[in-house]
Amino acid sequence: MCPDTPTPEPAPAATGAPDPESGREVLTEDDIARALRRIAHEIVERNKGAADVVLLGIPSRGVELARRLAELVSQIEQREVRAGSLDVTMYRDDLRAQPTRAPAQTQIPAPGVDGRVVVLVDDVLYSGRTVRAALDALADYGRPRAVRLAVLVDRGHRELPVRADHVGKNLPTAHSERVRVRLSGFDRTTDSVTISGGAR
Ligand SMILES: O=P(O)(O)OC[C@H]1O[C@H](OP(=O)(O)OP(=O)(O)O)[C@H](O)[C@@H]1O
Ligand SMILES: O=c1cc[nH]c(=O)[nH]1
Repeated sequence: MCPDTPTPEPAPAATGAPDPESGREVLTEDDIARALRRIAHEIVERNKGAADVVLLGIPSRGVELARRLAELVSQIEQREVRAGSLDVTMYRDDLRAQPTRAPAQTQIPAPGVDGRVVVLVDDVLYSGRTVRAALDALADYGRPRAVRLAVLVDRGHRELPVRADHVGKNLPTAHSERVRVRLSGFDRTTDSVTISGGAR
């Protein structure tokens, strides 16, 4: 090497390298907040208010999303709109095929679901099997006037005739990919949606 040749910089430390666990971010905290605000407005518009609306989140992260949506709808309508949770574990059609899961909590806000508009809320819609199980679970608590579905992400690949009424983001994905939703309060990190895996 000629004496004037600058010493090569050391190879950069491996910072910023994609972490295969965390995946590629497709929705930021702001995107999620905007999507939830839009869905809240859609719910109010669709129901001409929110007098009869009950939001039920499907564990796990659907519960946190339902809580946030109820807060937003309450702000828009200047009246309290309540959120609860609906566990679907024992109603799943893949109960035996999956590792054992501990049932989560079902909490139906008074005065129940009879005659009301129930908005089921989940983070990801994929095969549609969780939603099918939720419809079965809900039937044990009464007969809503209507049941609607709000999801933060619809990633496609339905296996059942299920369609969401309110979608934060339609996300075309490969079967082999995994969509992960992280929510502050639940995951103790900032809100994000990431995609990981898939064919290289
Ligand atoms: O449309 P599907 O194919 O049923 O998939 C969507 C469901 O999968 C995820 O739940 P998961 O079972 O991973 O549990 P989690 O909510 O505790 O993460 C997600 O939260 C939805 O509830
Ligand atoms: O990618 C997926 C599939 C099902 N459920 C999720 O949360 N993510």
